[in-house]
Amino acid sequence: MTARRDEIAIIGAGLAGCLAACFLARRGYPVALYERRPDPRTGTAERGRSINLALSERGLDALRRIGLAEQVMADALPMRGRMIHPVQGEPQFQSYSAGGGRAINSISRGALNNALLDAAAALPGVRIVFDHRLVGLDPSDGALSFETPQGTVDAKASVVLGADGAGSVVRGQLLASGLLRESVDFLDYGYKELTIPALGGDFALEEDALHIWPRGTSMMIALPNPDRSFTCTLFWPNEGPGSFAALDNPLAIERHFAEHYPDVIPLAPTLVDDYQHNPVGVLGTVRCTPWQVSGTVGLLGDAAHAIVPFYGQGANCAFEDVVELDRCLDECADDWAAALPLFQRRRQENAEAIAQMALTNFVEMRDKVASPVFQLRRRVEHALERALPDRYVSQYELVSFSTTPYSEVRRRVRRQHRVLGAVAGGAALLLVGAITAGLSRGRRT
Ligand SMILES: Cc1cc2nc3c(=O)[nH]c(=O)nc-3n(C[C@H](O)[C@H](O)[C@H](O)COP(=O)(O)OP(=O)(O)OC[C@H]3O[C@@H](n4cnc5c(N)ncnc54)[C@H](O)[C@@H]3O)c2cc1C
Ligand SMILES: NC(=O)C1=CN([C@@H]2O[C@H](COP(=O)(O)OP(=O)(O)OC[C@H]3O[C@@H](n4cnc5c(N)ncnc54)[C@H](OP(=O)(O)O)[C@@H]3O)[C@@H](O)[C@H]2O)C=CC1
Ligand SMILES: Nc1ccccc1C(=O)C[C@H](N)C(=O)O
Repeated sequence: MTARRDEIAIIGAGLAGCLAACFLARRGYPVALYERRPDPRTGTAERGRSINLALSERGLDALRRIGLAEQVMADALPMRGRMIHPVQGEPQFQSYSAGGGRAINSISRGALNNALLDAAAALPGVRIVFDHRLVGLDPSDGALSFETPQGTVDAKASVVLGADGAGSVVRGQLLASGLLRESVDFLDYGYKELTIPALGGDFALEEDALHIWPRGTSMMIALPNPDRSFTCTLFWPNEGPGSFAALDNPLAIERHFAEHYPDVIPLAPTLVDDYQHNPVGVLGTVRCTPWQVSGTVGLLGDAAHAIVPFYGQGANCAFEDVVELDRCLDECADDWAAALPLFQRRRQENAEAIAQMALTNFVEMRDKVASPVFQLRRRVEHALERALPDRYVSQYELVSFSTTPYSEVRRRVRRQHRVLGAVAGGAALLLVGAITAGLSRGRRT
């Protein structure tokens, strides 16, 4: 099949690209979805990506709109809170919601991507072209150039959407043409995945929690999989003491885990092998502007705003982008030259807000969760949520269990903290006043 000039070309059949294809096809557009990889549904193993994802309300809201939420949730494993593993002693559960009933959902990235590919392929007007790696883009006329196993292939499109992930070539082409500015802030941390297999056919750890081993400057987490295994992810410094670079032989690896993660050793028989063979992934925040050029080339998902994974929101945010783009097309009567700038205006501050919250959540997860002061604060927060259900809602609840825009979440949480600060300050003043009065009365009598 050859490209039609009036087609919308989406680069990248990942999570955002496939969902965007579904929404645009439902609007009646012919869509070409170009993917550098072979079709993952034919059995090619995923490599270099996280195995599972935490899907929460924003992602689910998007999937509901295309009738896919139920199917995706059928294999999801709800995680109701964090299970904190200290070096010594019993793990401790911290609920995500005040009532304890709300959960984020561990789902397989591959299964989600395949479900989205199936959904896109089933819609009239969508053609999915695998083994096509974008290598060239002329933003002035939508001319595209792909590297394929058969050699270079050229194509054209009326609108080009870059949904090609954190290392976006579409973004790179706009940058090279001087049409965009970007900053990429890499963390000094990387990530590596390990496996805790099923134990006697069952989950080796509590299945309905996101497990965290907070170790101050680094951490490990584990999310459950439908085959009753857990995928663990180490978030460690790249260099220095306790870093990936420092642990380079089986003895050092075993010693390090025995000292810092002793409860994991009996549960992870392939630990050393996983550690030695699985790659260290990079982590960072991508910021760029503009997100569109002339209403004909646009960016969405990680291509526009990759964030660090610590809130479990990157894919959720990418899905929310697609819902907003669809809304902008509605409001602009499908005038792309108006819709793409509107999309950027609406989403950019939200992407920035979640980028910052994600960085802060790393410190919370790797360090604060272990502190009694933090635990008390969470209990107070949950008590406030129960006592003032319409007035006080925690940041975690708003981010994970609502579709309140991320920037509004930050404003609201800051307001709440100011009021709480004032109330706490007032209470402290009253207390000091009462004590002082009591003391001076004491002196008089
Ligand atoms: C360790 C880790 C854990 C994470 N956990 C979570 C989580 O729990 N919850 C959550 O919401 N998010 C999570 N994320 C973030 C999430 O993975 C991303 O935000 C999400 O995948 C972004 O989707 P996307 O479609 O924009 O990009 P991607 O998923 O990266 O898809 C991009 C697609 O474009 C294709 N492509 C790339 N270049 C080209 C090219 N030149 N030509 C053609 N095709 C191309 C790629 O092959 C890919 O299919 C995590 C990320 C990491 C690193
Ligand atoms: N690159 C960037 O600018 C930034 C990246 N990041 C983060 O870093 C992570 C990695 O970035 P980047 O290197 O661009 O990521 P990629 O995921 O594109 O590539 C990582 C490695 O994995 C391989 N790979 C990726 N997907 C597959 C697949 N489905 N099947 C087989 N092999 C695969 C790639 O192979 P190949 O080389 O053949 O493509 C590459 O060797 C991202 O997940 C992102 O969160 C964060 C900020 C900025
Ligand atoms: N999916 C992830 C991947 C990597 C790091 C964290 C997550 C989380 O989901 C963290 C969760 N939201 C938490 O705050 O406990």
